[in-house]
Amino acid sequence: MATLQTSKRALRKSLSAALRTLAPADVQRQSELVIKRLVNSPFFQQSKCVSCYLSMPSGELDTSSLVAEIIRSGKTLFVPKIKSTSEGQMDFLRVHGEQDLSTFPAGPWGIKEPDYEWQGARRQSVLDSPGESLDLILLPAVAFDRSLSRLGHGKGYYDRFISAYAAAHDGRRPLLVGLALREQVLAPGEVPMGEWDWKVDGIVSPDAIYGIRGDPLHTVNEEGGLRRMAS
Ligand SMILES: Nc1nc2c(c(=O)[nH]1)N(C=O)[C@@H](CNc1ccc(C(=O)N[C@@H](CCC(=O)O)C(=O)O)cc1)CN2
Ligand SMILES: Nc1ncnc2c1ncn2[C@@H]1O[C@H](COP(=O)(O)OP(=O)(O)OP(=O)(O)O)[C@@H](O)[C@H]1O
Repeated sequence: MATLQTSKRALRKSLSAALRTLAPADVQRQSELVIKRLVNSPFFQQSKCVSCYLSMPSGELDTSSLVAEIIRSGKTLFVPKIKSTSEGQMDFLRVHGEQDLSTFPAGPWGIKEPDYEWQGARRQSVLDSPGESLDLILLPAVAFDRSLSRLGHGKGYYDRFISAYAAAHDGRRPLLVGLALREQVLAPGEVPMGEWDWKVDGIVSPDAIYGIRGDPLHTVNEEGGLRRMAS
């Protein structure tokens, strides 16, 4: 019988191979559609403090124009920072505008990361600021399925972060929304889940928004578009 770990590994491998075949222009086109859908959504528009990842060089939706839009719209932006001191741990650090962002060096896997310092002082982190609450986390993945399960790269960074965040905030956590290329949205139940794995509240793909039950004002219609619930 396949273990959870081996079935996750097999799925990662087949998805990574499929993503490698996508033309860069296709990834760009899909990224634009996802970002358009996201920025028009009420849960995004209502958010004030947002975590968004900075894309890897390939095999992932390109978030660069989204990050610029978050900054331009005056929302507070946090981005992932891998903790080198403790295995599997990640924090989110504050980004202070476009100019600040443009100075980030590329860290592991070619992902840009801020330094711990900004203008000679310690940069604000989400986990060190219990008073700071995130409204929304935009998550990357290797794949999602339409029952809102998520498969990452196998290090458990997001799962650990969300558990740590909830523990520090009386069990409350931000809305979790995955961003996906079409090829990364699988049929319900296709992503195997373990006891540590958090489901997302919603997934935005180029074609639809799935889920979003964390927002009581909105539900998802058959095409996956958001509509306002009758009050
Ligand atoms: N853009 C982006 N930023 C992110 C993530 C992400 O998935 N995407 N992360 C999400 O957690 C964290 C970084 N985690 C990562 C962990 C492993 C690999 C990676 O490529 N690892 C393997 C290949 C594994 C595989 O996918 O088969 C390697 O080491 O070669 C990439 C990112 C935080 N920042
Ligand atoms: N909250 C947690 N506490 C302790 N260990 C955890 C936690 N979450 C995940 N892990 C461990 O991290 C490892 C990787 O988990 P998993 O394979 O689910 O990663 P993933 O969700 O695919 O990746 P990622 O979250 O980095 O994108 C597993 O060994 C898992 O047991």
